[in-house]
Amino acid sequence: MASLSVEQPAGAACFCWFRPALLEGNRLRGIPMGVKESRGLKGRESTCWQMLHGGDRHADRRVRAKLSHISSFLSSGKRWMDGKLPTKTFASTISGGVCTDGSDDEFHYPEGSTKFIAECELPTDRGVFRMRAYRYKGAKVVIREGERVLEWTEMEPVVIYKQAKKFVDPVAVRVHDQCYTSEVLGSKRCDCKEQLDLALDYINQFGGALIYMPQEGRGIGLANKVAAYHLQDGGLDTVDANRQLAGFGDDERSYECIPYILEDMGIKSIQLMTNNPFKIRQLSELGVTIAGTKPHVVKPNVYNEKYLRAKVMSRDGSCLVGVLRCR
Ligand SMILES: Nc1nc2c(ncn2[C@@H]2O[C@H](COP(=O)(O)OP(=O)(O)OP(=O)(O)O)[C@@H](O)[C@H]2O)c(=O)[nH]1
Repeated sequence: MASLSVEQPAGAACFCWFRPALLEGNRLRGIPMGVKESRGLKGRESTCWQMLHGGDRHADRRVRAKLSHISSFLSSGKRWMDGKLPTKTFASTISGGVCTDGSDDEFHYPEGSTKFIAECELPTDRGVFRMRAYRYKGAKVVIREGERVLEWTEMEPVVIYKQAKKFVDPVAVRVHDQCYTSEVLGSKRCDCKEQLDLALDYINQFGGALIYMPQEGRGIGLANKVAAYHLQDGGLDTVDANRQLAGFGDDERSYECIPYILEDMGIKSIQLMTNNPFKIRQLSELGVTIAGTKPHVVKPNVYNEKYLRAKVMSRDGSCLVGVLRCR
């Protein structure tokens, strides 16, 4: 397993997190329930404790993480970002409160939280939609100076939707990740903008919801995506370029806020617009009921064929095969 060190961004609490994908093959075990209060901890240490033990109501179902690096953080003498050492109370609270059998290497970790912020009308060229804004706070793996570290981040997903009166399950839903280069600049290197348009056209006509996730470049961020493009200019495909970039995974996106958003909107099951088996798997693992999928195929162009081919090759599902046949 890749080693993770802990870095605390200014003004945020330090804590640790693994994506479920990194946990495959590991034993998992929960913390004793009922150990809820932060036992006299203050400030960031209290926040860190609460992040480990608070969680939202989906936490039990979907979050189990191995956090042995908390113990190594504590025992390695690493410091918080301001140079201070963790207090003894923090160390003993964490190691005393989390383990079920005396070993100190397994934790049950509730992930970040999602909140509804506001809703408005959204008149567009296509028609009039409704838009709902959310704020998600959680942890994200980032690469800093060549090392994988965890940072506390905020993301503001929005939902653009249309419905007759009330949603009837299963609702057509597109979970769409931000792509600044195609959606704003008109880049032809990928198919993201066309997929966005396709989904909005469908929703405008038949009803449904598009959840727009501000996670650029499959979660690696705009600057890293440009660096990946630079490597692709030299001949690598998307996946290899991502891997070569300081060890990013093929896909660093996270959909942890989606179950909350769907529940908040009264959507119990969805018809997911995607060609992406990874997305289907991730959402199902998070507890989303996927009644079916709608292929989301757009026409390749001369610039994105290699990208689409890499997408097909890197995914294990057959629903993508059509992508390259549609020319
Ligand atoms: N790292 C990297 N990200 C890219 C590249 N091209 C597009 N992206 C990002 O990829 C994301 C779109 O993911 P894809 O895997 O292409 O498609 P998807 O939306 O997950 O899958 P579908 O649901 O089938 O459309 C967006 O966040 C884009 O910014 C690239 O060459 N490198």
